[in-house]
Amino acid sequence: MKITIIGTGYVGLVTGACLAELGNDVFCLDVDQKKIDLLNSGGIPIHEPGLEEIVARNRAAGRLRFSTDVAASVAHGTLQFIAVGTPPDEDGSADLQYVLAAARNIGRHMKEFKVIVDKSTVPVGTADRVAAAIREELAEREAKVDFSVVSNPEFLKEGAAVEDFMRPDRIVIGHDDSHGGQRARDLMKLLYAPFNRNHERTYWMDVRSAEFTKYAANAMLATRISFMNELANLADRVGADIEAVRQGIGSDPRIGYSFLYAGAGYGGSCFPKDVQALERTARQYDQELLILRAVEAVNDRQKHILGRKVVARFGEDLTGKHFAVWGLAFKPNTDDMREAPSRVLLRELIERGATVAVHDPVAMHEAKRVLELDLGTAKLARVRFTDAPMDALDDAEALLIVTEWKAFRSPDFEEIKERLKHPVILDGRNLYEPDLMTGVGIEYHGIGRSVLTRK
Ligand SMILES: NC(=O)c1ccc[n+]([C@@H]2O[C@H](COP(=O)([O-])OP(=O)(O)OC[C@H]3O[C@@H](n4cnc5c(N)ncnc54)[C@H](O)[C@@H]3O)[C@@H](O)[C@H]2O)c1
Ligand SMILES: O=c1ccn([C@@H]2O[C@H](COP(=O)(O)OP(=O)(O)O[C@H]3O[C@H](CO)[C@@H](O)[C@H](O)[C@H]3O)[C@@H](O)[C@H]2O)c(=O)[nH]1
Repeated sequence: MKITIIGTGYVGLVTGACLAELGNDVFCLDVDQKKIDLLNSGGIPIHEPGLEEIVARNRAAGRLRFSTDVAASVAHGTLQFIAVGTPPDEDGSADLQYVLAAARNIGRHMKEFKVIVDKSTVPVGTADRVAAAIREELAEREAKVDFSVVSNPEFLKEGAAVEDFMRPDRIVIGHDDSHGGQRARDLMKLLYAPFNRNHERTYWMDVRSAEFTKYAANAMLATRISFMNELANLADRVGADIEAVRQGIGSDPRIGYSFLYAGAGYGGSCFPKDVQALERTARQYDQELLILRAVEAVNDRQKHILGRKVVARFGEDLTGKHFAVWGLAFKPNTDDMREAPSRVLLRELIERGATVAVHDPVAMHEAKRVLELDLGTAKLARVRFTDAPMDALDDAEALLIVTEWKAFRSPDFEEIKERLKHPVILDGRNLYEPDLMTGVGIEYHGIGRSVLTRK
């Protein structure tokens, strides 16, 4: 099938590459000339396991191409996927300017029937606005061309994007019942048929429900995390172990084990902005989403948890003190630093006068870029980036862990003890067993695990 993907970010590039892998003829459009040049020269703008190989294979096979040519992109695909960013506006609502610009481009150039597939995360009612923008452009040039707008939200996780796209839990498609809507449904059915071979994974619904489903999923997942973080902080006070509690409740199939890990707060480009955007939507309809307001507040506070633990252990004034930080990306297997809890921690340490040595397996380059924006050049000079995790430890008061990279799971604890000034680990992701840490002579503070460290 001929497919156009508008926007070659995390979602667009993964969608385009994976659909090409299944034999489709995919045209990827972006407004960012540098990104397109990089892709056309065989480079990849993001770190995403498995993606580079799929892109290379399908480019070589001629099924995947990258361009900034809008007219050619509209001419190419019967299916036009919109996968551009929907960042938060000043008031927290989703900024739809990129989605609507993409829609207008389609309206300006389309000559025959198109299905516009909205993959970006957009508030309920956006498909209507996309359709209106296209209609306006068609009216402008007095053209009569049939089209249909469907909602097909994406549920992939960064760091596992290819795997998630290729083996989705579900495919949500919202469409309407118009003549064009039926045709759109048939084309979407054909496109996703390979994903449904083993069993049917597609949920067909009306467009508004599909748009809503995406926000509901992210809001529910964010709620679980904030819920556990709040309980973890209480566990610290009452002397319970949140990890034991997690397993105790997760064993109930109605609760399940996933997304119940307490930590240093959720980050990334999705949960923070989508929770905010859903709250904003509710306010537009005179409703207040009290639970989500709390979810957000708990998360904002949780991003300071490691900073608070540092202060509790080493005092408010950290002048002259040096710390090691492992993990900068908002989660493992990505170089994405958007809303990463490490940014909050580093700002806090630096503002209190400390110096820091940091290591991340893949996000160092991106971290330098965003930390320069966060801290400014003078303060960034107090952050040393080390190529190896162990090299960050020398003369540090403590090791602080922010991201649960696999490479941090079984480190040489003897070397950690030797290189740190004090054998102290403050673990924002509960990677280690407190009992074992005590056994190897390390003072260990996890999140919500104080009962064990007090033994
Ligand atoms: N990142 C994720 O894990 C994820 C997962 C599911 C859904 N989403 C949603 O998908 C959407 C895209 O997210 P992302 O992380 O891929 O964004 P991104 O910022 O990585 O990429 C967006 C791309 O769109 C391009 N773009 C902007 N306007 C354009 C236009 N008019 N024409 C062509 N290209 C244009 C940008 O240059 C950029 O390359 C968002 O709505 C997001 O909420 C993201
Ligand atoms: O038990 C958990 C699970 C996750 N996190 C944190 O939550 C954040 C988000 O993690 P994750 O959901 O794995 O990554 P994302 O790539 O942000 O994916 C989310 O956001 C995407 C964009 O909307 C959706 O498509 C995905 O389904 C949804 O999981 C990260 O900071 C994690 O550290 C926790 O603190 N505890």
